[in-house]
Amino acid sequence: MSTSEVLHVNTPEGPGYDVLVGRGLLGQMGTLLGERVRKVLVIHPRALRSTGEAVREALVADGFEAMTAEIPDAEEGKRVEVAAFCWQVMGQSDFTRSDAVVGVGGGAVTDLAGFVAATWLRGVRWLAIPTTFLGMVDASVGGKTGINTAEGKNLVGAFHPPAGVIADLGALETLPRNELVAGMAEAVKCGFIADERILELFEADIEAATDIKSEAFLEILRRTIAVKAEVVGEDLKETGRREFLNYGHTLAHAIEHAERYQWRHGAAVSVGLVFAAELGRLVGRTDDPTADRVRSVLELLGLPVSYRADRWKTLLSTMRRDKKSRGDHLRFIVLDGQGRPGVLEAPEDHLLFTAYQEVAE
Ligand SMILES: NC(=O)c1ccc[n+]([C@@H]2O[C@H](COP(=O)([O-])OP(=O)(O)OC[C@H]3O[C@@H](n4cnc5c(N)ncnc54)[C@H](O)[C@@H]3O)[C@@H](O)[C@H]2O)c1
Ligand SMILES: O=C(O)C(=O)C[C@@H](O)[C@H](O)[C@H](O)COP(=O)(O)O
Ligand SMILES: [Zn+2]
Repeated sequence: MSTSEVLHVNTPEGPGYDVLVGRGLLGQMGTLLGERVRKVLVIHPRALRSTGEAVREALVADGFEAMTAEIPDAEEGKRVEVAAFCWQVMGQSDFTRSDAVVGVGGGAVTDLAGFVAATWLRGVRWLAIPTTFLGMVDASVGGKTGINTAEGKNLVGAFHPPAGVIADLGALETLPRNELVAGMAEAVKCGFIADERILELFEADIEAATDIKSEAFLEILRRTIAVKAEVVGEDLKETGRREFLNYGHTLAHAIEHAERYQWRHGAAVSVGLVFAAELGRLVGRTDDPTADRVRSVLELLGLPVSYRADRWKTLLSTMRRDKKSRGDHLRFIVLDGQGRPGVLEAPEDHLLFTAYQEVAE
């Protein structure tokens, strides 16, 4: 990958936006924000205080009036109280519709920052500066923004695409390996729903695939962003194909909720992918080699492929609040083969229970 590579994401209105991937890209913020923006709120988690400050300083050097809002780490930051804190900072600093938000951090931060931008004055510009692998390949691209509620994951939010995404690969150098690998569950997901080459790269050399300095790693990163960008560019508001990006997420979000968000999103997605593969196999839609491969690629990465047997009833009731549900009907994404995702409508509870036995421990 060259020092700076650009992928473009289409939006239904306007020119769309660019995802910049490379190093030393903070100087691009001014161009992405545009000429009208004067004030910028940089939202970052406690754990990334110096990165947040570096972003603020780069904005000031570029002529912006920039301030920071430090928020709690990880899912603790995706709460309405945290959004209210950001709204308060913006209110007290007289942020107008021509001002902007920059979210610097993992997916939890960019989800929250995008939500703050979507709701402030009914919508201002925002930039995503993802600092995790998952943030770069998935959360920062596509304009799904949101927060959790006591009842579940991402239950409140808005579709509000960013004005640009800056994926600075240097950020990954401090990312703990378990975070990096957890994020790779989303890359595996994209491998199964769209781009088999991603799976081949994991299977060919798992060490290289998880080494941020390797060509294989960069190819996985680039291909995963490309899958996401292509899908959301065609279906921003999830009226069709975008649901396929939710493969594995129905159970995953219920596990995260049951674990009070102490499990990483990617780890929960890993179990959710295996569950959905088993469900697809059970109803005769996913062939054995594909279903077996889902489990084996995730095991290769050392990601979890099972969850507590005693939690089934709780998980089932949480899954009913999944955004793909319609009335009493649960809906799941399953694979009709490699690269062929589809929707499974209203599977009966006994089928869900039987599929769950394949991941229950
Ligand atoms: N909007 C979307 O389309 C979308 C897509 C996928 C996931 N998500 C959301 O993203 C979230 C998960 O994102 P995540 O996996 O990035 O987790 P995260 O944002 O919780 O970050 C994980 C941890 O890594 C730390 N961290 C972040 N960058 C770091 C760095 N460069 N160096 C050291 N530590 C760093 C964080 O402080 C945090 O403790 C979930 O809330 C999930 O729902 C959203
Ligand atoms: O972008 C999408 O669409 C996705 O489903 C990507 C998922 O990886 C992501 O976790 C997303 O936030 C889940 O969305 P939700 O609508 O189920 O909350
Ligand atoms: Zn996800």
